[in-house]
Amino acid sequence: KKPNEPPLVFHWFPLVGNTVTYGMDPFKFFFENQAKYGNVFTFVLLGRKMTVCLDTTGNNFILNGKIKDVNAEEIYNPLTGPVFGKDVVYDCPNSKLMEQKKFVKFGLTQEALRSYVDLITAETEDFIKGHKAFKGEKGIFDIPEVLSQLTIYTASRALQGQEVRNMFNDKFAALFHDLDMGFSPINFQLNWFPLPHNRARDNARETMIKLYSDIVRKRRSGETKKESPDMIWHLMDCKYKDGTQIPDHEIAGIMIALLMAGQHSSASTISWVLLRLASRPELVEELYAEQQQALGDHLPTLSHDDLPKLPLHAQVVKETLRLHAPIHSIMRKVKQPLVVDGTNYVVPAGRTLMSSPGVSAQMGSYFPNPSVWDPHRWDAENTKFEETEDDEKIDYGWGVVSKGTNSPYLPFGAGRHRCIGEQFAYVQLQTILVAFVREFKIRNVGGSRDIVGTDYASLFSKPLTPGTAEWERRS
Ligand code: HEM
Ligand SMILES: N#Cc1ccc(COc2ccc(/C=C/c3ccc(C(F)(F)[C@](O)(Cn4cnnn4)c4ccc(F)cc4F)nc3)cc2)cc1
Repeated sequence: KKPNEPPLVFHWFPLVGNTVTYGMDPFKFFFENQAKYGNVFTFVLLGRKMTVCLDTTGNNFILNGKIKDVNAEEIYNPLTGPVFGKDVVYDCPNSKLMEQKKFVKFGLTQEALRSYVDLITAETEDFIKGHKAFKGEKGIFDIPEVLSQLTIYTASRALQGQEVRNMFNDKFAALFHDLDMGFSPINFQLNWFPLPHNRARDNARETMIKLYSDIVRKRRSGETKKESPDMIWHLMDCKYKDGTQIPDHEIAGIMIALLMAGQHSSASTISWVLLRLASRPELVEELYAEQQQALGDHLPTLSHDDLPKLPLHAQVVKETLRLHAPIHSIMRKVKQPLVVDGTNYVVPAGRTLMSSPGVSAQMGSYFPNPSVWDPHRWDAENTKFEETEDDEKIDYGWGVVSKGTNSPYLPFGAGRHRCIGEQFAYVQLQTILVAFVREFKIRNVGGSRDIVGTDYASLFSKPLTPGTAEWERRS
């Protein structure tokens, strides 16, 4: 007798299965099936059975799963390996990834983050001064297009360093684009297929690995002097547990991984922040007032120490991530038969588990009026879901993290594979937001309170383009 399997979502065709319904709108698909089957059900994605486990129990079951039961690299490496390169992230044993995460996390020191606020502010102000979309006193701009350019300039100047930032003024942008073509969901399955976009990806990766290795060589030889603390300098000083230095190609691969992670997640999030603010122009003025109250009417140049004085700016980012998490589906491969927490369902080895923390973040039982974008819902008096000291904590070798066991709000994941870019992301997003709020009033054309739809077709969910809004320079 077949062990007790979770219910299978109805579908007409065996291979296509539920791919299109899921792919068009994963959250609509998850909520509809949660209503029909409960928090645990199986659907077919491109011929592969995916067992979804929703709500806090499901999040905890998958994200805090034991390494003997669930595996990330087997699912992700076909996609990320050809993009990031050999021996890094998912192209190595998990124990090596844990060390690589430690290196990166320990490179994001308070001193580094402090210098990043200055560098990101300078880049943003230069960008606004020079960009064709911001000529004159008022105008219209395409938020996703403009902000994805700004994101890559600010992230490369800060985290990647001056040489990488300068390369973005010419050939590097084309290389990034070719590499990015390989960063698409179709490559979960057909990553090896010699499609034109995969050949361009491979060329771009090899060229970028060489460029990063050149930067490292010139720095090791002393030809390039240390100006500001970027991640490449830090990785050059790191050693694995076995005492070996990080090889140049692995430094390159880690930096490419950070570039891809940071770009897609931050560009999507800052675009959603401005698109949501354009639909609520009164909030833009509230943010401006917060800056004046906290920093003084003359608005001195922002410093890292100012960020904690701007809670509403942080809540705008936090609430945006609740409704617009760039990663809508997290996947793991089941390594041995597993009973699903809270049920008597058994999933067999080889099955793919899918977690979507964004679902619990949009459930009315945790967040009243869940589909309303309201940063004030996080005001100090009614914050129930902070990761508090009573949360279970654990250290996988790259720092203590809360297991987020009962939290319905996990935009950065949880457990062994939890994000290590959260602090950098918040510094980058808040610093860009501060600069935009100072410079412009922002609102939707014609004052509409609408918001564009979501593009779920690529690896990271992001706003559909064009997403235009009006800007008006503050006098
Ligand atoms: C708004 C910004 C971001 C969001 C929402 C986000 C979200 C996530 C999520 C959900 C995971 C867990 C993935 C999984 O469990 O399979 C994750 C992991 C990770 N993220 Fe981020 N991320 C963001 C920014 C960044 C940035 C800026 C970096 C690098 C500087 C970064 C680097 C990483 C790394 C290295 C992991 C670990 C993957 C693993 O251990 O398997 N992320 N992120
Ligand atoms: N018809 C149709 C049809 C069908 C289906 C679909 C869509 O279906 C799906 C299904 C699953 C997914 C999964 C997203 C996913 C997972 C892992 C990663 C990652 F690994 F890459 C990342 O976590 C990314 N990251 C982390 N922090 N910031 N970024 C990362 C980790 C470490 C690292 F160093 C660098 C990294 F950048 N990225 C993304 C996306 C889409 C569309 C159309």
